[in-house]
Amino acid sequence: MDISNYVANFHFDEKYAAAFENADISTIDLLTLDISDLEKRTNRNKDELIQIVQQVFLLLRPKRKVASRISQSFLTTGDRILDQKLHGGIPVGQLTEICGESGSGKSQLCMQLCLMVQLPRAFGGLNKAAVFISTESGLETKRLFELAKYLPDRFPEAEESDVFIRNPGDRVYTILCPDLESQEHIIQYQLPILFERDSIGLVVLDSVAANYRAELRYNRSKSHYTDLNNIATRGNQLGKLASILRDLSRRHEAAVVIANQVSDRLTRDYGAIGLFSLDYQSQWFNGWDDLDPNPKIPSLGLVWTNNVNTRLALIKRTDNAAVKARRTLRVVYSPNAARIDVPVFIGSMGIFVPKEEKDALNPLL
Ligand SMILES: Nc1ncnc2c1ncn2[C@@H]1O[C@H](COP(=O)(O)OP(=O)(O)OP(=O)(O)O)[C@@H](O)[C@H]1O
Repeated sequence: MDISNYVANFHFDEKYAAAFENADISTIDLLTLDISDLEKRTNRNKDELIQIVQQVFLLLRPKRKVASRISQSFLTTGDRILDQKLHGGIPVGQLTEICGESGSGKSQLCMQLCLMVQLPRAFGGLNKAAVFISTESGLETKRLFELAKYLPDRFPEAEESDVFIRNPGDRVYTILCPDLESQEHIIQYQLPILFERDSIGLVVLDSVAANYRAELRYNRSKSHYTDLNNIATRGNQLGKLASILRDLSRRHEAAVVIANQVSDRLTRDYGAIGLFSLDYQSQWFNGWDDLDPNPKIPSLGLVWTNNVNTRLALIKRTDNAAVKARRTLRVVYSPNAARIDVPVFIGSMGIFVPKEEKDALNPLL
């Protein structure tokens, strides 16, 4: 019987082990078959069988956790104020989505995190490696080296040698998956092996929607999938993807960051469609509402939204066209942090809160 696949050092009484073996009964059969079926197939006593089933059930039941005993750890973003607004940084053991339009800085932030995870814990890192899974153009190694050069500027209180990474690419595994089939294979089979072989503290998927759009005939202008039959398939695939990533992140103390694209949000006549319509209500979990200058909708819809623990949006600022590098990093929803807009800047050193904004956000620092 296959009980050793689930729990170590558990042995059935010999006569039962033989009966289960002869009747070809697996652990799953034991827990799911009707007791009279088990009785018939094994020719064993019903009461004793019930006792065995209960024993196995108790053994395999997920262990309950008490909220106060769950400790949450975070990976630094590399910016003290940003970490503070995120209530610690990027949560470990959970899925964090960064959504935003093209050029908003999603990949820049992901690359920045690939460096942060390599830093010692004293500086908010995890002293672990990163995996960068790219669905489009791959990791820009030149930019990764440039970002690494500026690490001492980010941590002025540190000794330079403590935050200096000589070869930042050495601890970043890069994987390119140009289609959905390879993406699924990599995440389901290759990623768990990498986790077993090395100490991984961050998985980046940049970006999640690209392969689903290509496979499922996405109608960009109407922001929906043309083939309705595929929606259920897509929902299953997304649920499975999120579940594998969440499981790996919990078991191996890693953060998972997923970049997601957006499409334009068209304002609707809510008087006609009603305030309980998804279109109206989704303003709060999509990240943009109708008052924003260029409202957007993150790709992949409600199923995906429900699978992500934290959603961050990078929004291009339109108030000061002269400063093209300005962005707003919005905490859309998070189990750890309140909804908030943090003004950020993208420069050679990566994404950071500029000095003048830092003073306004927290005059004590
Ligand atoms: N070396 C650099 N110095 C300063 N800013 C840079 C540098 N490299 C990139 N940027 C900024 O980052 C922006 C591009 O960001 P990024 O590639 O992360 O966008 P993205 O959101 O991932 O877009 P897409 O969805 O198209 O991949 C540029 O518009 C620029 O403002």
